[in-house]
Amino acid sequence: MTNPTGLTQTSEPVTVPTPHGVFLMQAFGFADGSEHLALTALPTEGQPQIRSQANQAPLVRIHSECATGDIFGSYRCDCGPQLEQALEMMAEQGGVLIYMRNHEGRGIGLVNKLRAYALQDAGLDTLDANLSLGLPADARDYTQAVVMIKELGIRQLRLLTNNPAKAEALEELGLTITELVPDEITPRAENARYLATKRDRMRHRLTF
Ligand SMILES: Nc1nc2c(ncn2[C@@H]2O[C@H](COP(=O)(O)OP(=O)(O)OP(=O)(O)O)[C@@H](O)[C@H]2O)c(=O)[nH]1
Ligand SMILES: [Zn+2]
Repeated sequence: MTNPTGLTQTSEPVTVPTPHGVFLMQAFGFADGSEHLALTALPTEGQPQIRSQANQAPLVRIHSECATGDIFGSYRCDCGPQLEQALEMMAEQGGVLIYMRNHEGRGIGLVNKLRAYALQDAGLDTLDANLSLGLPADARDYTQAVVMIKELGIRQLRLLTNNPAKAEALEELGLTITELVPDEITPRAENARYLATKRDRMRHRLTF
């Protein structure tokens, strides 16, 4: 019988040292072929540190893959520095980072994201570029992320995000969000318009 969550494979957690600290990394495979990662902060004592304090819900970030920003350090968006900041915070205070590899381009994929970039170069903002391609503003599905979070034994969490819609999506899937913790970075000239659109048209809590 197929697993109703769609989860088909889970790796052993393995230790991965990074510039931001040591993490326990675990891969999850789903029936649709997608594979994602969970990184749990591992402090020097060697025990996975999901919770920062006994009575506090754990800090969790769901980071949507952004090959341009996460891998190549593109300045068009804030994903790369957000990822680094999240890992640094988790190395310091504990937490779990879920890395969603089928969320590229807010779920529209890499080809469509680069098409949307071309439209942005022609004057559209990030939201209208998606819409003018006939695609949703945000096509991400958080079901698999929630399966992974629940597999890690987490039901209540503090969500590291600037996007309240992400918290709403997770609550609809049965998680309790006790707090939104900002993952804000300092804007640069190259991403200022993009970030302003997220603030002004997509409800992101950005304070610049
Ligand atoms: N379609 C599209 N996707 C983009 C664009 N810029 C970045 N992305 C993607 O957006 C995703 C991240 O979503 P964001 O809207 O930046 O932020 P968020 O995940 O909703 O919120 P945070 O938790 O605060 O990061 C990544 O998958 C990026 O690849 C763009 O101009 N168009
Ligand atoms: Zn990005």
